[in-house]
Amino acid sequence: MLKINNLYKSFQVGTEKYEVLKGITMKVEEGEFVGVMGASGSGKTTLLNCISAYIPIDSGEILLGETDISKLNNEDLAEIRNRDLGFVFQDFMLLDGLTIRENIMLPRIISERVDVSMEEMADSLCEIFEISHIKNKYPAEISGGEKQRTAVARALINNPKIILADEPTGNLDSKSSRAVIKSFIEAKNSLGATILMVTHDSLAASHCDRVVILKDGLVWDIKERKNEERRIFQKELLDSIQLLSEEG
Ligand SMILES: Nc1ncnc2c1ncn2[C@@H]1O[C@H](COP(=O)(O)OP(=O)(O)OP(=O)(O)O)[C@@H](O)[C@H]1O
Repeated sequence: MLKINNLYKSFQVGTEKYEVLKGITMKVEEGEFVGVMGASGSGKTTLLNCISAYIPIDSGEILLGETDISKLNNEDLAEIRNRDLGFVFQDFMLLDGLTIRENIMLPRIISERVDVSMEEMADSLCEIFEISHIKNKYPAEISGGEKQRTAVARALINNPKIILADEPTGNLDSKSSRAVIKSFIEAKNSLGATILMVTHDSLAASHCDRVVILKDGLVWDIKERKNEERRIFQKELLDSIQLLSEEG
């Protein structure tokens, strides 16, 4: 589904060049829920921005299916972003002037795929994510957790190949975080969604099938959740992060 091969990315600031991603190789299979963890500044958001094609890369490949999205022109990129990628950001990015239902339908409207199935899909996503009762409200009238569940529903309306989520629980209390993670699991189990999520939250990451741990722009470790209990996987992740910080 998504394959990243030997990805390099640097930023030029004045005369200084900062190497941020130094040869990342990783993959996300269809239907997988994959997490990315690592210390602040290790390159997690930069990695997600490269995959979203928001920033150009220095070298390497980002294969979405058969297509290397790092080699596309702007027009093709815009189409891939609309059609194949779903986004969930830390600060929700809902439009205040639209209702919850309208916000969910927005990507379909932007990609000019407005038809009856769009409304049916929006209503069914509202049901799956338990936001039917608030679908005619506006973002200012709902809670943080409800906003984020709306954002997950919006990310799914175009039936994307992959959902990219950057710290989706970052601004939420633990109850709302649990509800958001539940919505990702629901998206994976009921809709077969493929999800790549950057997170600092070991509880959120412990629900992933696999967690890629970055250090200084490189893959430092990959933890697979086999059939073990979630709590045991969370402990493994915490131990790995602890070891990473002790290494300095
Ligand atoms: N546009 C930019 N110009 C220059 N440097 C940048 C730019 N964006 C990111 N960086 C640098 O790249 C490094 C990685 O940043 P990034 O945001 O990817 O880290 P992160 O792992 O997501 O961190 P955090 O967990 O704090 O969000 C940091 O040192 C950051 O200062």
